[in-house]
Amino acid sequence: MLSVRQLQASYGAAQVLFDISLDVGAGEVVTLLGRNGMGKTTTVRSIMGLLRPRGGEVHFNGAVVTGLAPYRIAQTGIGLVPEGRQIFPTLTVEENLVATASSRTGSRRWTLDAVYDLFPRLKERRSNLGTQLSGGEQQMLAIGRALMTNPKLLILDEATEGLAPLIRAEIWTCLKRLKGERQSILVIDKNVGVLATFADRHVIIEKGRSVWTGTSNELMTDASLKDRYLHV
Ligand SMILES: Nc1ncnc2c1ncn2[C@@H]1O[C@H](COP(=O)(O)OP(=O)(O)OP(=O)(O)O)[C@@H](O)[C@H]1O
Repeated sequence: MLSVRQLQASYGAAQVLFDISLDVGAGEVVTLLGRNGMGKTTTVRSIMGLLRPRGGEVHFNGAVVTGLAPYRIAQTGIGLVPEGRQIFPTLTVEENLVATASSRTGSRRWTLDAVYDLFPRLKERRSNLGTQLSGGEQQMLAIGRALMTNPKLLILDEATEGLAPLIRAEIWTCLKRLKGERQSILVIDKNVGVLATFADRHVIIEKGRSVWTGTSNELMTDASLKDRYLHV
C-alpha cells in the first residue's frame, strides 16, 4: 500500500533525512520509532508532500506520489493526524468533522455517526468550539477528522503525546479497534510497550536513516535495540 524508498529530505541546506525506507501493507499497523530529532516527523511530512523530498520515492497504491502537492496526496487516500492536532479552533467539533468529510476514495465507512460511535465524548461536545476542548478531546477530534476523509491509510504523528494516562488508553483502544477493521495505520509514538501489543511491524529511525525493521516479538525480545536506538 505505502512504500517509501531511500527518501531524502532537507530543511534549507540542512539535510535531515538520508535514507528512509519503509512499507505499510493493507490492514497493517506499522510504527515509526526513534529518539527525539531523528527524523520521524520529517518522514511523515515528506510522505504527505508538506516537505518536498530531495531524493527517493514514495509509492501509494501502486502510484508514485513523490513531489505531488499535499492535497493531491491526501486525495489518494492518506489521512494525517498531525503533531499538535491542528484542529480548526473557531469551528465546532461537528464543523471540524464535516469540513473534511469525503468518500472520494471509495469507502463510505466513516460518517459523523460512526465517528461519534468511536468517540462518544465528541458527540457530547459536538457544539463546542475547538478551543474549548481538552488535549485528549482535541486528539480524538483530529483522529475523527482524518477518518472522515475515509482514508486507506491513517498516519498519526505523536498519537498520545502530552495526554493523561486514561486518555492515552482511549486512543490505544481506538487504534486497536481500527486495526480490527483492517484499517492500515502508520503511527509515531513513544510508548513502545503498548504499540508492540497490537502493531504488526516497527521501523526504527536513527539520524535520518531507517536502521531496523521487525515484528513486535523481535522488538521486545532484543533489549539491545532499545538501548541503542530508543532510550534517551
Ligand atoms: N522546520 C525545520 N527547520 C529546520 N530544521 C528542522 C525543522 N524541523 C525539524 N528540524 C530538524 O530536523 C531534525 C529531525 O526532526 P524531526 O522533527 O523530524 O524529528 P522527530 O524524530 O520527529 O523528533 P521529535 O520526536 O522530537 O518530534 C531535527 O534535527 C530537527 O531539529
